[in-house]
Amino acid sequence: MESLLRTFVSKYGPIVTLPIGSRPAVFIADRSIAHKALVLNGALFADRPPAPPVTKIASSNQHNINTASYGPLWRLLRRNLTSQILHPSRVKSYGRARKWVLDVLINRFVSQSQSGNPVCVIDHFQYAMFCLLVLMCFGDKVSESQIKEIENVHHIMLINLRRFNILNFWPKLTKIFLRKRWETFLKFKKNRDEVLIPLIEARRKAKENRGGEEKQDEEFVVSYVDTLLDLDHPEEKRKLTEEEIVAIASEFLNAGTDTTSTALQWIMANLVKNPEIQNKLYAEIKGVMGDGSREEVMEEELGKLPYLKAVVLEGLRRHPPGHFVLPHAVKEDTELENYVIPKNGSVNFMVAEMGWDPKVWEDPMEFKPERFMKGGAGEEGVVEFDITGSKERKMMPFGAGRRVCPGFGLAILHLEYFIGNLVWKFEWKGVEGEDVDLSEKVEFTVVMEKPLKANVICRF
Ligand code: HEM
Repeated sequence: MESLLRTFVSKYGPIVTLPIGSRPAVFIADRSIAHKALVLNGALFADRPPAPPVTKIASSNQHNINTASYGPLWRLLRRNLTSQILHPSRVKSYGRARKWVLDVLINRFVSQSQSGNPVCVIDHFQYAMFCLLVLMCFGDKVSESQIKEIENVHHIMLINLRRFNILNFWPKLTKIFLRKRWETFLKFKKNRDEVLIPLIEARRKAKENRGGEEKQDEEFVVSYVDTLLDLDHPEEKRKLTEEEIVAIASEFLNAGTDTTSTALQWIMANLVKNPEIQNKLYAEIKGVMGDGSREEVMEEELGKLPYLKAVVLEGLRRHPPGHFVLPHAVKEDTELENYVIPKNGSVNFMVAEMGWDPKVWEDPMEFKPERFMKGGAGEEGVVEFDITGSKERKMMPFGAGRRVCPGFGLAILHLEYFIGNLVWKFEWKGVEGEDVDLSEKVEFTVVMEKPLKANVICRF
């Protein structure tokens, strides 16, 4: 699909419309036009197309941030996430959870390195990111067995997403001819709800018992669910239902897990493939950590590691986890660069293409973190770079404008913290006789077709 689109774009220009299903799908490949739509005319392009039936059910009738149409409910939910959970001081309060997850990951890799076998990293990365998001969502007292249970019910829905996609076409017919598949989907959703609702209830009870005295308990950390329990539905003047809270919590877990673990894997793959980049990064970390065997690169130290930041930015440019942002929509027919964007269509932005544009990036398909360093030499710090695409129009792995990914700061923190620590603790080497293969495959995100396998060697 993507290569076909590329051919159309080179033949017909940067805006291409294809009839997909019953609606026209507009694809925009050009950075400046994307900027014009998403940033300069942000409000016009901030809506979403109506959710297909499967998404509608899973999101409790579009009661989460990514599916809500541009209006009061979307505004309330998004503001709650950014001001209550992603605010720097709250993010800091999840530091204990990050350290716990780092230890889990390191212990797994240490035992793997002792066995002498190469490690297939992606499952470990996915599990680590999932743990982190669960602890932020339901509180840091959730046990590992509970996390595994939540992971199971989510994972099964995600891996079956493609199978369920067909249910979106002619639901009246598929309810008859694909009855079993509908039943499976509804069963998976029910299982998910049955696992998450008791956790939400436990947070509600704990909140009532505390009676608003959280400030006195130093151990207490506010979770995402706590903040959702406080919200009033802006249009219906009521609290959110349990099912709606499940939909919003699930979105949080899905949005932050596969995206970040995919990016982690791509970046580690490039560090294994290019040992000189890994050595340079290790030397930078050593410069901050000194010669002793201090175990952890602390979050406060990440700001002193410009090359680490450059490695992460280059990873997101070269391998954006999503090659398109989520589909946007306009409420009225809207003119853009002499094209009419129809109100009943979806508008899709080809972000991978934008980060690979040879007019902006020299050798765009090469992995070169130095392009983000001042002077390119790596001595003078990382360039100021606007990853949200609002000032610069060079790449937008998190989208841009009103619907820009609200989790971009958290994602970058997670990537820097885990890559910094994994390179400090281990040397990462390719498996003898096997080249690191950077071919892509589309799943929920764009993943490595041949998942990274590497030998991990403890440095201390
Ligand atoms: C490397 C990691 C990540 C990448 C590449 C990524 C990318 C994206 C992209 C491309 C979008 C769509 C933007 C648009 O439609 O214009 C998006 C939306 C979203 N992301 Fe992320 N994301 C990441 C991590 C996270 C994390 C950690 C969270 C949770 C805190 C998160 C929460 C969301 C939400 C809630 C939306 C919907 C926003 C809206 O519709 O207003 N993402 N993300």
